[in-house]
Amino acid sequence: MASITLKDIAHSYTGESENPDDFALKKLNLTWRDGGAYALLGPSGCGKTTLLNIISGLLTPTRGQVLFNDKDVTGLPTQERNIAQIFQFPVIYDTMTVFENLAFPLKNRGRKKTEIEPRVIELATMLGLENELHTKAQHLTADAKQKISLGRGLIRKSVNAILFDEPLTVIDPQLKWELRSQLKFLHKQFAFTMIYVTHDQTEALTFADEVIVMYEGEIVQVGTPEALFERPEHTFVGYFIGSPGMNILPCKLQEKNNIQVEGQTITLDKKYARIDPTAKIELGIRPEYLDLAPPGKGGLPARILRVDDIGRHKIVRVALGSRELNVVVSELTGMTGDETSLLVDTSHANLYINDHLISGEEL
Ligand SMILES: Nc1ncnc2c1ncn2[C@@H]1O[C@H](COP(=O)(O)OP(=O)(O)OP(=O)(O)O)[C@@H](O)[C@H]1O
Repeated sequence: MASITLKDIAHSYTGESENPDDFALKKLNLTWRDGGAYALLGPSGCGKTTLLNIISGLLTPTRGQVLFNDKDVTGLPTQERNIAQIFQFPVIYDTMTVFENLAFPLKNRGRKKTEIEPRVIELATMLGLENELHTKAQHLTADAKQKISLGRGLIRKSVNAILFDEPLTVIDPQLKWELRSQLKFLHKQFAFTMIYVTHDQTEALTFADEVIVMYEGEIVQVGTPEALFERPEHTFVGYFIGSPGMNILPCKLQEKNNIQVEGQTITLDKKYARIDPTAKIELGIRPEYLDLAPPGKGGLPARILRVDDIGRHKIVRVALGSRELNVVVSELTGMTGDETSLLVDTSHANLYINDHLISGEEL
């Protein structure tokens, strides 16, 4: 296992350029701890696969260095980086049995039968493939084939890191949950350095100790699932994490801890230094930290546009002046008519300047 450091990494598919827009990856600096479980999360086209390919050696970055345990591997080909990769679709030998497929990476490196056999059985058992060991892969379902792929990636204990590129895409939704838990368990057992690429926030948040959120070729936040939820450092993170995402409302900072949203004043729990008046200022508040009360019971006058009952709670779409936002309310919250009062839990309000979180001073 190894720690992985990205030092001033940038990549343009058209080669060196003066134009920042040519870069699929902007300047990245990051260290992935030895034995850590990370998820790389972001929308399609944000640069996740490009970054993974730079780590694995399939791509040489236009700028910067990749270090494995302080050793510069930027110029090394994939075969010399000693990493395992698992892709979206199964990469296995159809004519081989499950046992032969799992054993292949070890056999290929000249490992003894006495070492191979117990390891294959151990891993097959963890993945629930123990009863299929002597079945040819071609007779198995797509799910089972992808399990073999995962097993092949996990079989060698000595790899520097295991890279997963959307590995559960072909897996049946029911099984996804089970496999994610198995991967987490395997990580705890073997302490591999794991990097898991996905655009699915549930997958990222359940798998990883730390999530790296990417947006337009940049890392916008590295944090625990809790930090991404409570303190999104960029409006994109607020919007992307959570279902529905964070409400982002343009506002004006009036004085210290008072802001004005759609002509109404909200008093925040923190005070903020003077802000450049030309800057874009926004309030970020999660739907879970808003509530509704009957009109006239304090709060901000708002209008109910729609109510979606999704079982354990309701998602209410309300209009605050010309802005629309989501509010998550309990199943028991009664609503009569269109008029309502919007209650803001200001202890969970975040303020953003030009999309970046600013920290206020406790009052
Ligand atoms: N081989 C290539 N040549 C030119 N441009 C590329 C190439 N591969 C990717 N790109 C561009 O680089 C940017 C980042 O792509 P990348 O595939 O890394 O994103 P991603 O986050 O992995 O997206 P997805 O989830 O859709 O795979 C995109 O604008 C993409 O069009």
